[in-house]
Amino acid sequence: MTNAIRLRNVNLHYASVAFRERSLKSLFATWFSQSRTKRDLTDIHALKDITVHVKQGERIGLLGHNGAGKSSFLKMVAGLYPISSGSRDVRGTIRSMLDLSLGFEPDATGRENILYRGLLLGLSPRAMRSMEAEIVEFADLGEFIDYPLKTYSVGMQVRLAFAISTSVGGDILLLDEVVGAGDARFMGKARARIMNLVEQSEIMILASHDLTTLRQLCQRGLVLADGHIVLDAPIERAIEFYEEKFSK
Ligand SMILES: Nc1ncnc2c1ncn2[C@@H]1O[C@H](COP(=O)(O)OP(=O)(O)OP(=O)(O)O)[C@@H](O)[C@H]1O
Repeated sequence: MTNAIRLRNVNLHYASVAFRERSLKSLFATWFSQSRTKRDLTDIHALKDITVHVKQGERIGLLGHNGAGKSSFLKMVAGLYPISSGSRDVRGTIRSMLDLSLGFEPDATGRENILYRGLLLGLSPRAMRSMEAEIVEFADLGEFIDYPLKTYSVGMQVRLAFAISTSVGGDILLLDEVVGAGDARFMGKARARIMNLVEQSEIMILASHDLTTLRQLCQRGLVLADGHIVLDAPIERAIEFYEEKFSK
């Protein structure tokens, strides 16, 4: 089976019921307030009429200003959010690094979390146990690996999450600008490990504001603005367009 992503007229909404304030206090405040000035929150239309075909071997960069829809695009491809209309056909196993804090159990130790997260990634307990030593070594957390997750700093959590998520490759690699927390030494190691995954993957989509990295890793660029794809072109052209239109 050839790996591919085929999206046709895809729309994605974030339902307001999911993010609206629903506490009793806020309900009462609304009922009793004299001036009903607070706006009613509506659904957010994050992706609009997206049509894209990605073939095996392609390396795609997503460009766009804050809130343009890059992360939503990746989450939609990963199947994390149901689309509201259109069709989404993804062939190949997906490995994504989108929200590294997802799937951690705060009361369990780092070592136990390696197993839990591996299961979330669809791997067997046996496979995870065989990779445990390498993950522990890469995360380099010392004795903290046997402490509960809730005792970790944000940077330590990112290191562990990153070590686990990058321990296994997939056909389709989805990357968001996630590797922000970590000291310089860890960032160096992390970059090398990501490059290894990129090489192994058949399709890669990277959302980034770092134009140098996009230039190095991608051949094709999609420019997003307000949930639309406004340009689909070779990466150099996409960067040029983005700089002209959005960087001023
Ligand atoms: N979980 C969510 N619930 C509700 N709205 C969301 C959610 N995630 C994103 N949005 C909204 O969807 C739109 C697109 O956001 P998205 O995170 O995809 O943009 P982005 O291009 O990745 O931005 P950035 O460069 O800042 O990461 C924005 O209007 C944002 O407020």
